Amino acid sequence: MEKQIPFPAGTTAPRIPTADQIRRAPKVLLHDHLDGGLRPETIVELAAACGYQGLPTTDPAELGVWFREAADSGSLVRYLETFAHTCAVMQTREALIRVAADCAEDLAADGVVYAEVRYAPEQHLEAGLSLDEVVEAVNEGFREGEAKARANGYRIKVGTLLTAMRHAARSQEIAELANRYRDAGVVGFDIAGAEAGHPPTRHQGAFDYLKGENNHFTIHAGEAFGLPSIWEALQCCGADRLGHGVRIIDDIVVNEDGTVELGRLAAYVRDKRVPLEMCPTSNLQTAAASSYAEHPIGLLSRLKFRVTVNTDNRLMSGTSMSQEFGHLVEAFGYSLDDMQWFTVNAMKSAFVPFDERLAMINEVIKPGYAELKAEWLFGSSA
Ligand SMILES: O=c1[nH]cnc2c1ncn2[C@H]1C[C@H](O)[C@@H](CO)O1
Ligand SMILES: [Zn+2]
Repeated sequence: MEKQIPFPAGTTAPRIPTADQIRRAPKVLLHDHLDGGLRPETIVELAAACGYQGLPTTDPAELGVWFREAADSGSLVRYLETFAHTCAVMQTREALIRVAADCAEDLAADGVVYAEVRYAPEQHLEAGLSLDEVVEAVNEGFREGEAKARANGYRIKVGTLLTAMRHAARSQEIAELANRYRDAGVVGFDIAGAEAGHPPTRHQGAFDYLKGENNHFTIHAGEAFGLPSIWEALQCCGADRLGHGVRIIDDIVVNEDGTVELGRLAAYVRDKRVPLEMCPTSNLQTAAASSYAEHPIGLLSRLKFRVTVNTDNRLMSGTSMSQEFGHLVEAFGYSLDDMQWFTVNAMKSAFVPFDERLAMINEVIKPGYAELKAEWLFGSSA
């Protein structure tokens, strides 16, 4: 019988990456919260060290499950309540160093080669640290974690984003802090917290200040609240990127015949190549999306928006970069080429200087994917 050749000679079917390939593929993470990514066992140890009695359980496995379930409420406000426990154990220099070092090691072991990890320094002052001391401890932890990862055969570079909480009133101070440390581990600024009722324009002074300093910032927008929040973040505040931005889908109409119409704001976001920091699992937990298969990331990617894949909070979502990609591969049949596209999108959108982004794309990301894509040639000897 004649051999079936499903694709034209010289081409191959797009291969579905295995879980192991997904983990080994170089990945870039732009949206990950330091206080949302602790290892459960680290929380238990730090709570014992600082005398924090408020944990729902001191069994690490149970604690991991508790965070995931508590964050599964379908409400961003309830989701955010779980951070009281992680912030409670991140109040000393030693604790911050430990959490940041663990973070770099965990991301590196998961194949992340470049990450921008964010946290709100104002949430780590309860035991008397100053804002500067918080930043210095976190930076020290990341350098330690990068070195440990290197010793274990992984390569990762981590920059931080300093977050101001949108319901609070310290954004100017935090923006100045980000500017002070911009050549010392901090690559930008962010605002986070409950979105509804706290428009980003409340922090206009901080954004204007950062613009004046030619600094970079992203804004959580279009997650729990829709298009007006995205519009304000871009057109009033001047955000360089959007944290989540999933609700941009509200400005896109898919007709019955499959044609697509973009509203003015969606067209602007696509035309200007505004990076969207999408976090699929987090969006399912806060009801910003209803399933992986229906997550707007599928349509937005097809329409070639500047989409990136992120974790948001690895602890609360029980996830990792590899798991986020695993879900998308399963839902949309993405190949290694698709993964490379998301990864290059992310690296292009990072806040480190252009020459570093280019080197990371050309010297690390593209060769990494080329290597993985060639593995099938060598069969089990690869
Ligand atoms: O997805 C989010 N939306 C808004 N705020 C968030 C999200 N994930 C974490 N945060 C908040 C809670 C953290 O304590 C804070 C700083 O990392 O940022
Ligand atoms: Zn976030």
